[in-house]
Amino acid sequence: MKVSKFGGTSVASAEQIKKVANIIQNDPKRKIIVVSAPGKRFESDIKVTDLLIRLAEAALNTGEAEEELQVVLARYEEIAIGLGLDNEIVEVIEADLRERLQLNREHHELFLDQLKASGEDNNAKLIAAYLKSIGLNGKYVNPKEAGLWVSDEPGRARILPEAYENLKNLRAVDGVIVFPGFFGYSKEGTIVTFARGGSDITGSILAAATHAELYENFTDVDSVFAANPKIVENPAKIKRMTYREMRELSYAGFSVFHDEALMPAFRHSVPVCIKNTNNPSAPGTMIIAEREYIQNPVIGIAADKGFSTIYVRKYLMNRELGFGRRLLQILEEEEVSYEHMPSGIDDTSVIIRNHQLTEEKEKQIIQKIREQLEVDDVFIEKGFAMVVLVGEGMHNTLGISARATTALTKAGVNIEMINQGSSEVSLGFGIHEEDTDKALRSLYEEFFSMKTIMQ
Ligand SMILES: Nc1ncnc2c1ncn2[C@@H]1O[C@H](COP(=O)(O)OP(=O)(O)O)[C@@H](O)[C@H]1O
Ligand SMILES: N[C@@H](CC(=O)OP(=O)(O)O)C(=O)O
Repeated sequence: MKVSKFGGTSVASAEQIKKVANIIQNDPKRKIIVVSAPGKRFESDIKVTDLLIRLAEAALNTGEAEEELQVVLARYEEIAIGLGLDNEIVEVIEADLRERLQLNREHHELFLDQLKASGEDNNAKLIAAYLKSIGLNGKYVNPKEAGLWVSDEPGRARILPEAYENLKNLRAVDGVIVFPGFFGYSKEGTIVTFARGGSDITGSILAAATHAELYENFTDVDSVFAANPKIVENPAKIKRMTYREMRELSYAGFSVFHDEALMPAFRHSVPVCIKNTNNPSAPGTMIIAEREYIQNPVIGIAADKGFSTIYVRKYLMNRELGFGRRLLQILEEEEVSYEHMPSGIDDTSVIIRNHQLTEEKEKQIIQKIREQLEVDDVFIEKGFAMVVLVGEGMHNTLGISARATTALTKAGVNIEMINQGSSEVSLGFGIHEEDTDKALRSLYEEFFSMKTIMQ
């Protein structure tokens, strides 16, 4: 039995959904189908999840959101007409959205999650209806009835371990299960969504719980590439990689698969295959526990913008017991998590993602560090990017960092920070944001020129 997840681009239009149905028909082992909300049909298009966020915000800010609601409904209506479905399904979706808009708005984040989750929920209903209409026994299953329980953290839910036992029962359902991705229910019965891009997580959880032989993740590219294809021209295809490599690369910027989606599949030894809905016969990328890495110590290079550095300097910092703990405690109090913390004798930098900071938080952090730690200097600098080399074979191969720094220097990229992950499968460089593409291209050239297919 396989679990197959179809991402936003795979279910963005009637034409795409017909391809999905073909893929399901071609392999009877595809028993559980996880779907996203309709995504982008073309580059400048807007994902339904983003339309739903606009809808929720309009309702919260002005109390009036009819126009925004109609834009969302138009997307579903167009799909339903293209699939030859009657208007009943659109009426079901409209009633559902109107009901959600009546929910309690006091807790903004929870209200937002109810609307965000409707994108996948209603698309799952629509796709199940279509599968039925073409003679496939499509069955919409709601995460509540399946027992997909998650933590009560709006917009960043985590699976509760006991949910796996409930979800195991999905194996016994006959027909093709169509399951909405991206959200679960708290023990109190409230909808809570995973982080953005989180339908991948749902798929992985279901594959793990049902002991699927394979978790297929269908998207719009033939494979995972060694670098972002939007920045590097014609990058090498990755045939096989390990869970750990994919997790590192996803976290560092490979948006093709969510980093939190690796762990459930890994823990239950379910291999993952990234495949293309528009070219399903292409073999895709297999994500497995181990790979041969003698030939290719580096498997991929990711880059991501949007980092800040909190720079702290204090003479004899190295001798002050508990300095690091107290510094991180200040961040904890402000609910800010950190990425890296490279340190010298008298100074340290804490690298964090910008989206965690607000003007108010920045002020608080600086003030607390200055007063509580009595430092000589502290400031926050924005506009950093991280470019990260990943590969299981890196720790066994001499000279990777020398080659990387030489390539970056030749390209005129100033290295602000170097971070060798303690797992030794990654090596990261902090650089200025404006150098990101240049840095990625120069590292790609250094480690991948002359190669077309990875092992
Ligand atoms: N290294 C990479 N390999 C493959 N795709 C990548 C990579 N980095 C970024 N991407 C982008 O990820 C996109 C697919 O992810 P996403 O848009 O989330 O798809 P989906 O709609 O299927 O969820 C691709 O179209 C590609 O532009
Ligand atoms: N629709 C949600 C969840 C998701 O996984 O979407 P996609 O498959 O389009 O990345 C989002 O946009 O965040």
